[in-house]
Amino acid sequence: MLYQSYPQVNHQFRYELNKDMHMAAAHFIPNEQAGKCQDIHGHTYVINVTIAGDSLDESGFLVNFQLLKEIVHKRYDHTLLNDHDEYASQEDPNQFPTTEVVARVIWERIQKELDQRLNKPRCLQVFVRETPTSYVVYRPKEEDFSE
Ligand SMILES: Nc1nc2c(c(=O)[nH]1)N=C([C@H](O)[C@H](O)COP(=O)(O)OP(=O)(O)OP(=O)(O)O)CN2
Ligand SMILES: [Zn+2]
Repeated sequence: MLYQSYPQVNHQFRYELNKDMHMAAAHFIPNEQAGKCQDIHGHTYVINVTIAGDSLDESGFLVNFQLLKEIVHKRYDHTLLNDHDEYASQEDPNQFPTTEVVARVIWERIQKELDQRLNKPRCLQVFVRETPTSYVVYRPKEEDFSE
């Protein structure tokens, strides 16, 4: 059970939901500046996503909590992140599975799914904790949204 506090996002939407998730995954960073993190090692990632919007869908949901878990946990839990196409590059640092990139990719995948919905929810923040002492917060800019 996860009861952590997270940074708050300022917004004017009527509804905001947050979904906590955790997942076990391995990764390595294919760059010599990453030091010991060039070797495969694992983390229990703690993730929180913040979704907001002004209207609900036909279920009375802003978005189903279970859908968010499917997009993140189902895809990555107990996997080697570098095996996924989105993290497979050995050259492009924007595709290395760093905490920063993991947070951005989670935002991209969630927002792509939210864009299909009539009530148009927005993912405003993705928080990814990689270790007890290290975390990243990703917040999209207005131009990152398609609508
Ligand atoms: N900006 C980033 N720096 C580092 C990342 C990252 O994703 N973004 N990742 C790593 C490693 O993957 C490592 O697993 C985590 O690093 P670190 O916080 O140094 O882990 P420690 O448990 O050793 O932290 P201590 O606070 O020193 O115990 C490295 N850097
Ligand atoms: Zn790591």
